[in-house]
Amino acid sequence: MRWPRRRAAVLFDLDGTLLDTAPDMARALNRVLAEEGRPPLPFPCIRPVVSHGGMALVRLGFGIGPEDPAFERLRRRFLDHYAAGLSLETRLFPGMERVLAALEAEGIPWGVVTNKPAWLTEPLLGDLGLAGRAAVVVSGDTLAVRKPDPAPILHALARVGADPAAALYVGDAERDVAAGRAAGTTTLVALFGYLGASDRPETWGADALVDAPEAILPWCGIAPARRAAPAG
Ligand SMILES: O=C(O)COP(=O)(O)O
Ligand SMILES: [Mg+2]
Repeated sequence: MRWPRRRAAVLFDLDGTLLDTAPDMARALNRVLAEEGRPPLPFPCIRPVVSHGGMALVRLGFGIGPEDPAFERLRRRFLDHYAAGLSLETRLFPGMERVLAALEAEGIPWGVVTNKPAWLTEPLLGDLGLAGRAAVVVSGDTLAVRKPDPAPILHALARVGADPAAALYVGDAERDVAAGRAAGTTTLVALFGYLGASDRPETWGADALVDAPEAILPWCGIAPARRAAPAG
């Protein structure tokens, strides 16, 4: 098999790709529901919405949108609860630590491009010991536009001096693939992320769908044989 050439940089979406944030996001939503005297939603109902952000979760929980006068108050309550327990259960997806370590061993810079706002992204990466490891972090409010706009990915790549054509973007939502394609990166869909039953990722135009973090490495130009080689 011919391995793709070594990547100049690898960027990850955060929720549902690098980190399994759904348990902490779901708990925050269920706390707001409880405060409002409503029953909790089951986790499998919340998980597929997590990559769509806090507004989508409040819409799911209460069946209302931003035009409703109560929406902003409920969204603030959700964010307060989420910020109070950002990393109680959130972890790297199993296998992702091995991917990051392999990229670091190869000297390939990796980073994060998320729609989550920086006031949540930064402490979360700090709690998990990732803030000092990521070469670049672009949050949903770093620029005036967010994914699916390609600008956050292009901004991240400019920061690490990488050519988009030599870079990889991995995400779990259609907007991630759209942003990566528009930026000119190779794009992968993380099937272990927060896809919904009606999502058809094979129609999103990604270069490949990966069902586990380890399947990302061949797309980085890191062959399994080299990964398996003993250190030293
Ligand atoms: O919090 C959001 O809006 C979604 O975050 P993501 O882009 O890392 O999936
Ligand atoms: Mg996501």
